[in-house]
Amino acid sequence: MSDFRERAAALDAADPLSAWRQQFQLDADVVAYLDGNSLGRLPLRTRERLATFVREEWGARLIRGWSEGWVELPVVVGDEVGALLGAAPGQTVVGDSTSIGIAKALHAAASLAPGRTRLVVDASDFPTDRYLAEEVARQRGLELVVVHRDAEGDVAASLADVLDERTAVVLLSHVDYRTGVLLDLPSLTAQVHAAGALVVWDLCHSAGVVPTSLDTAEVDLAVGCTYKYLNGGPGAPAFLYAAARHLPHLEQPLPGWWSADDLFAMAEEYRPATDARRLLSGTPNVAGLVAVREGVAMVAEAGVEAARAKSELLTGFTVDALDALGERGLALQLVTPREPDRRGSHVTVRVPDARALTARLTDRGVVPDFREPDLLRLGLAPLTTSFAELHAGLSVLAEELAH
Ligand SMILES: Cc1ncc(COP(=O)(O)O)c(C=O)c1O
Ligand SMILES: Nc1c(O)cccc1C(=O)C[C@H](N)C(=O)O
Repeated sequence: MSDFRERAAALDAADPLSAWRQQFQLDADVVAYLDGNSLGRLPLRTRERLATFVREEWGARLIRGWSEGWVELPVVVGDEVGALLGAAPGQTVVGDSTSIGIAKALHAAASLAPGRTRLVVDASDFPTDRYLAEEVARQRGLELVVVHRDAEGDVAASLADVLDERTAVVLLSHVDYRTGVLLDLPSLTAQVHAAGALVVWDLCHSAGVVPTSLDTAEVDLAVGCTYKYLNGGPGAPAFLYAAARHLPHLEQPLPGWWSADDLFAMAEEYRPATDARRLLSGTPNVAGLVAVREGVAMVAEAGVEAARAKSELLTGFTVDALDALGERGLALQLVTPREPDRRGSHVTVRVPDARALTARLTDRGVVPDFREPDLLRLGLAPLTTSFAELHAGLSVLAEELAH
């Protein structure tokens, strides 16, 4: 790995985003944090902002905080997240978890496709997506149709086999949580629309790290986490996007006072808001929104295009280093595509005894994650991962693989 050390140094020296790393809490016991695709590092400014929020807003302003900006936060932060996703203001909220957002989006999409009888889900999708798709289909009396990835990890061919006038909605993940395969969002959206159906995109593994144009691609609905590349913190509230053309008509399954047209009218009868607030349900977690706002602002300042450019270099460095280890006879098999434009920001390898290997790496301060049954996943976060850090982590991995 020594020639990779020099390459890492050169890449760090040329990295326009290198200064961002110092804006995060870095602790000496973590040699290499390769899990920013699951939980992003803590931004220093979030640590400060939360302390101020607790003392000066929650503590000092108490209930008055609601009329001093808290009420608007789900849509204000929603618009800020939306700007990173190519969504014009007024279509995105931040509030519930991604899982709740998936349920709402699937119900909403089905409500916009009356008379259609099928809900399509990807067999390899993240468990919460699959479980919720199955449950929403059951609740609405829809037939669940399962599509499968081809050898390249694409889903277009399987979709082509099932899409027809019976299809109401298709749920897809932009970046696969295991393989890292990045789907062609505009082209798959167009494919679904050609059948007259709606598409719900899960952007958990792409938000903040893969440029996305939700409006231009005419995406119907989208959801995603803010605790990964947006560094919003553990359990940070998720975003939910619905295209402006759908908002005034869609029905969602958890109508509450926060989705009513006048929150404080406390009206006898529910009348849904016609704007993005229609997607909300109940009181949002304000501290969570305050934290998300800081992480989102940092990605906005750094720029998603710049993040993507560095992400491609980080994943490329990782692929090359893993190839070099393979050539040395170490047992590993690359699962993530070699072509930069076909992958997100994590690289996954199949290794023997992946669970025990992950534990040994973690003991040595290298934090990747393990996914059943034999996958080691290396998450690369452009604002926080340096090439030197990545090199250090891969060097420990090489030692442990040779063990
Ligand atoms: C693709 C995908 N969807 C959803 C989730 C999680 O949803 P939630 O935040 O509701 O646990 C994750 C990760 O946890 C994910 O990778
Ligand atoms: N959301 C998580 C959690 O609450 C605990 C542990 C991990 C997570 C994750 O984010 C998992 C992640 N979405 C994945 O792709 O595996």
